[in-house]
Amino acid sequence: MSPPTNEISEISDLPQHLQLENRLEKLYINPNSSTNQQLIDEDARKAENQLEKHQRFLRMAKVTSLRSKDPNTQVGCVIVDKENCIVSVGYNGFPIGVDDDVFRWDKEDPEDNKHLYVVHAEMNAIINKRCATLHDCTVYVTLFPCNKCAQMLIQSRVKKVYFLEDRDELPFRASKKMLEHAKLPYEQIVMPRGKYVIEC
Ligand SMILES: Nc1ccn([C@H]2C[C@H](O)[C@@H](COP(=O)(O)O)O2)c(=O)n1
Ligand SMILES: [Zn+2]
Repeated sequence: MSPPTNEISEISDLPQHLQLENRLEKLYINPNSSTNQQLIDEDARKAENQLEKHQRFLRMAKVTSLRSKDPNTQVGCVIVDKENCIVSVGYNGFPIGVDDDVFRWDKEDPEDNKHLYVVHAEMNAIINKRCATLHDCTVYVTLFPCNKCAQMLIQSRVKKVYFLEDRDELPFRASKKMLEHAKLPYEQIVMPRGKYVIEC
């Protein structure tokens, strides 16, 4: 066996309980002893519970997204506090009083393009919050935050962002660069096949 190392690489693709097992092996801790096995089981159970919680909140974000009138991309966001209580929700839409019949979603003309007017799901969730501060809250959003939303999430001092879908476009790449630099962690969650059945 190679010497113990703190470098834990190439294991992030494994399920969380196997990641722990893999880490212990790398640190020379025998995962087959019954005490260690109990610890592994306990940790696997906790990881599983955590994952189910994230999936539950992301499902709520998905349901929230269905309220959006954007015909191309509906985005939903749910923010929860340290006690896992929902403190805000939001979806992408035009500002209050901005009429969908005048500011239409489908206009190609750059002067009338929806991107000039739409309030993003995360921004609406930040603005709609029913608490004094979002410090240490967790954000669940169906699409990775763009650069402008990332700025606001960083300034709001939320502690982590969980998301479903990602995009390889400039605003999202810039967002990642900024979130990483500001040490605001983010994590993509995969929904269990067959359970994630909301049709939009
Ligand atoms: N994190 C995000 C990213 C985008 N949105 C909104 C803005 C638009 O309404 C829509 C994206 O439209 P598309 O470029 O796919 O035609 O999603 C958001 O709310 N949050
Ligand atoms: Zn955004």
